[in-house]
Amino acid sequence: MTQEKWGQLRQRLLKTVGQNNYTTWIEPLVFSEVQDGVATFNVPTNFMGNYVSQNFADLILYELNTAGAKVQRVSFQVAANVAARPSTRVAAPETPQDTSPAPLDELQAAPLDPRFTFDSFVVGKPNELAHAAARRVSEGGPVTFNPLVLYGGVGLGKTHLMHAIAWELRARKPELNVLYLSAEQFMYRFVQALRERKMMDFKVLFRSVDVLMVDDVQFIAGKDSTQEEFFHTFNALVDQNKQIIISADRAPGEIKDLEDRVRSRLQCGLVVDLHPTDYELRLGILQTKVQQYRGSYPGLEIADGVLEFLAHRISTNVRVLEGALTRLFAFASLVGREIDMELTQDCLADVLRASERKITVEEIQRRVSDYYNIRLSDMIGPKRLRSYARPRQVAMYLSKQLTSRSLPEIGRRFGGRDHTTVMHGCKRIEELKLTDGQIAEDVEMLRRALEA
Ligand SMILES: Nc1ncnc2c1ncn2[C@@H]1O[C@H](COP(=O)(O)OP(=O)(O)OP(=O)(O)O)[C@@H](O)[C@H]1O
Repeated sequence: MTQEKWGQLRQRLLKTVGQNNYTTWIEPLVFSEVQDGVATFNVPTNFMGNYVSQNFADLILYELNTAGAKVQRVSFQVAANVAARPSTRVAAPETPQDTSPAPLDELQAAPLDPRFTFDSFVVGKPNELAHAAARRVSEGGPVTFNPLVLYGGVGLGKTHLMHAIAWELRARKPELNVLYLSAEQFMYRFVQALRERKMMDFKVLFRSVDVLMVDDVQFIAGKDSTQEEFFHTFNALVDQNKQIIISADRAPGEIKDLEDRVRSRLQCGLVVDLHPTDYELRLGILQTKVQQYRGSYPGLEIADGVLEFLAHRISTNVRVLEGALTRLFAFASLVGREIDMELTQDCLADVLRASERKITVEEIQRRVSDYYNIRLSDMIGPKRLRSYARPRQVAMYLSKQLTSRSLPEIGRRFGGRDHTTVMHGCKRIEELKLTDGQIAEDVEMLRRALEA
């Protein structure tokens, strides 16, 4: 291993880690020597030695071995203390030949649900944009938007669309390495790689996929090292123009404890929203599912009006809607009766009751104070600071919109305030919704969360 070789190798590292990481962490490394299978680098500070050791040592080790150097460990020493200080070391995998990338199968992509295809996905106004974007990336053509971020509330079809993309890509472009996994599985693999000292394999494998799909990315919020690794994986793939598809339960900007750099990366691509279902979409989904059930329950009849009734009454999410229908079919086939209104009301009494759930002022207050990160007592209390007054007005406005409480009743629940104060608060928010995009978005988000 020579200085010149190290110079060439650094160029390869630049490609893998990206310009920022390179300038901060790789460029300052000064190659010293390789002795007894240990490559030593001088670093300006201990902190830097530790950081590089934790985050890039495996990669450096891999590059060194790929370039032909027989190195089993990498060591970082603070230049002034080279002789005195013990170095930060990273062990190589047991056998140097382990450093070659394992077959992609080892990534154990999460299994795809055979029911989740484009054919079984019902398109309506609330999901048409998400569906169109998913269709586009599933063609496997040139990458035009990266990443594609699909977000929306629980049970609205994010996972279904992700699987549909993966199925379609498999059929159209079998040569592509398509990896689908949940953010939780990503974290699990990352931790496992750290534990087993296989970070190099992890990095190499994840960087070798052509299409990376990560479901429920909100899961990594607050998990710092996983986010960091995700960020690097993400950058490396985007740099190579590989497609990334992400799903989340809310817009990237609204995921708390997500690092800014991860958030801004997610926002760089196409971010599309799966809106809560409307009546027509729910009815369409029910009709499609009934077609599918006909095979398993031949001869079972459904009376007119039952599907319309369900689509009208169960507006929570598609999963609940599907569950209700499954139960209805199973029940009807057991008792050998037609699915009519009476049987539906009997069989689904609990589901129907639950979806009748009324939103309360207290619930609104709780949600709004959580959302704005203030204490419930401050929302209800007398403080007039803007940081309390505005959330209070939002909560009053939502209480007026979403409950049947009168203005005096709402006032009483907000620390005994007068009904004119509530009226003023509601008016203020109505005005602000027209002029202040942030407030309009906050109100919409909260309304959706409360109605979910
Ligand atoms: N438009 C649709 N057409 C047909 N089925 C749908 C549609 N939307 C959702 N579903 C069905 O609803 C169920 C829940 O969908 P899915 O698991 O994709 O939701 P999700 O948005 O990923 O939810 P979560 O946030 O819980 O992960 C699945 O069985 C899916 O097939």
